[in-house]
Amino acid sequence: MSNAWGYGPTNGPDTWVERFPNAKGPRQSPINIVTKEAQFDPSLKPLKIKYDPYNSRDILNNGQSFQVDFVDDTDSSTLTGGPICGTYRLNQFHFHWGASDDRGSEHNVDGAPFPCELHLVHWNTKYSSFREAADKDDGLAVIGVFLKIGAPNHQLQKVLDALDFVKTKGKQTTFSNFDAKTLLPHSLDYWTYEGSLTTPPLLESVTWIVLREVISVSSVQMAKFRSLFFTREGEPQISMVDNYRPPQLLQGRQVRASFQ
Ligand SMILES: NS(=O)(=O)c1ccc(C(=O)N[C@@H](c2ccccc2)c2cnnn2CC(=O)NCCCS)cc1
Ligand SMILES: [Zn+2]
Repeated sequence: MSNAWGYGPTNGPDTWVERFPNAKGPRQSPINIVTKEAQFDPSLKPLKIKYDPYNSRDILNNGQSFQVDFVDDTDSSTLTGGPICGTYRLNQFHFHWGASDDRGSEHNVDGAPFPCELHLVHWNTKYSSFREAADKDDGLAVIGVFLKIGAPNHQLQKVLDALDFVKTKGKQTTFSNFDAKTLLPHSLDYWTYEGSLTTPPLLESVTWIVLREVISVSSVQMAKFRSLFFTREGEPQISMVDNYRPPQLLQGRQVRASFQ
C-alpha cells in the first residue's frame, strides 16, 4: 500500500492529522522564526561538523523528496557541539522546494519563505540506529539551510546532475564520494528549538538547528528540482513541487540564537 500521505489537494499537510495525531502535538515543525524574539544563549556551543565523503552511498526519489543516503555504521560523519549533547551521525540529506521561487522552504524567517530548504538529518548514537532514535525526545538533530536565488551553486550542481537518474518514485542510483560539507555556508551561526519531523509520522524527536546564512541556487537550478515527479514510472506524472509543510504553532517554545 503506497504511502497515502503527500502534498496534494486530497492528502496534503492539512489531512495528515487524520492518520498522524502528532500533527496536533506541542512541538511540531516547521515554524516561523521571529528573529527579534530569538534570544541569544551564550551557553550554546559552536557546531562541530565532520562529514566524510566516503560515507555517501546513494541518491533516492522517495516519492516525497529526493535524499542522499549515508553509511552511518561508524562515527565518521558526525555532528557534535551546538545545542546537542553527545554525538549524532549523518543519516541523509534532502530538500523541500516550491513550484515557483516565491515559496518552498519549510521554516520561514520573519514571515518570509525561501525557494528551497536543505535538511541534513542526524541521529543520536546513544541509540543503536536511526529507527530506534527516531521516536526519542533527544533522538534526532536536523540542520536546516535556506537556499536563496542567486549565482549557480557548483557543489549543489553535483547533486542536481544525478536527478536525471531518479526522476520517479522508487528510483535510486549510486552517489559516492560526495562531501556534504560543501553544501554549508561559511558561517555556522544558528537558531535552535525543539521540534519534530516535518513529514509523517511527525515524531517530536528533533532538535532543529537552522543556519542564519543562506547558500545560493540559480533559477535554472531550481527548475532542475522541479523536473522530478512524485509518481512512479508509468503512472500519470505529478511534478514534485511544493513538498513543504507550512509553519506550525510555536506553543510557548523558545527559539534560541547562537549569535548576538
Ligand atoms: N523533513 S525532516 O528533516 O523533518 C525529516 C527527516 C527524516 C524523515 C524520515 O526519515 N522519515 C522516515 C522515517 C523512517 C523511520 C522512522 C521515522 C521516520 C519515513 C517514514 N515514512 N517515510 N519516510 C521516509 C521519509 O519521509 N524520508 C525523508 C524525506 C523528507 S521529505 C522525515 C522527515
Ligand atoms: Zn525535510
